[in-house]
Amino acid sequence: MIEAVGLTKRYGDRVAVDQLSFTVRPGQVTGFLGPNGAGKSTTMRMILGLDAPTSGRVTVNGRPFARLDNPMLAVGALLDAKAIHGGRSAYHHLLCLAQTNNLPRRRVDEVLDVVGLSTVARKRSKGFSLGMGQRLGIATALLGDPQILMFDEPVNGLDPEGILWIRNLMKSLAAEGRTVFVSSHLMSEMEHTADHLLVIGRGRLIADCTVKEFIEGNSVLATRVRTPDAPALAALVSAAGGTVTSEPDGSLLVTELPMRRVGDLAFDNGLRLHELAPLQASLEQAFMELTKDSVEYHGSLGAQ
Ligand SMILES: Nc1ncnc2c1ncn2[C@@H]1O[C@H](COP(=O)(O)OP(=O)(O)OP(=O)(O)O)[C@@H](O)[C@H]1O
Repeated sequence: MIEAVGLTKRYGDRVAVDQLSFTVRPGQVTGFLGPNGAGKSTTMRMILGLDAPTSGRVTVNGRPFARLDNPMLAVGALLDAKAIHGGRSAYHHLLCLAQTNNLPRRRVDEVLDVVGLSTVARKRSKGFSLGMGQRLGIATALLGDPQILMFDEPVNGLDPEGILWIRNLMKSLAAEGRTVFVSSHLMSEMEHTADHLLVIGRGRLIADCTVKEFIEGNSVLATRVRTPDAPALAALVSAAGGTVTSEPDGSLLVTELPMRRVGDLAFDNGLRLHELAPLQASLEQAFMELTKDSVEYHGSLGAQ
């Protein structure tokens, strides 16, 4: 369990993390979402004691990270996959860590196997691809068999096979009862991976909820209707206060009127329906809507 209370970090007059309070619970994947510069990495560094909070506190299993008896057995983290000595092989990198932390040698082989690097384990990590580097970083995080795992943007730059592998790994770690905390600015990725979401923008907590609650609470709901009597239904819906738009494929999109009411109107007026379906925004759309005021740098189309 990770708990933050009023966690704040300032760099000069810049507030990178602003009064964050949250709890990351075991047995689920918690996605930590936010646009670039939102404060995700800074928060993760404070959890690991790599940065000191300006105010507030954050604890791991009830204690500040620095006061854990054997941190590597409690928390495994992948913050920067490139932070590995390139001249060493994956095997020696892991062995070195295992020996300094009193972990058995067999643990090295176990984690290499989990991440699929056994066949290249004796090669220098300098020649590793981005995906192999990420896998080695994950093996490092898993080495102490910790109950808490933190991954900062683990799928950045990975191919679809690598993304799928990390996604399944995170889910299986959570299913084993571990706490899995993963940051991303890829909303579509979190939609398939996370159970719970913490969303931040400009250092502040914007949402703390399940993925389902997040989409339902932040997406504009619409109803898609297909009927051979589209003009008649459109008129009825408009008269009842709904907004109707006609789609190129002949269907109608209805907003501002519950789906149930649309169905009732059709039934009461003897109109045949071929489809009546809820349309929900994706997590991507919901996230962009929610964080549009807290994006640090906006692109502009057509600007000179
Ligand atoms: N060492 C530092 N000195 C000054 N400002 C910093 C420092 N580290 C981070 N910041 C600033 O704090 C804010 C939060 O940065 P952080 O890297 O935590 O965001 P992030 O959500 O991880 O972003 P990204 O997705 O781009 O990695 C940014 O505005 C950043 O410029």
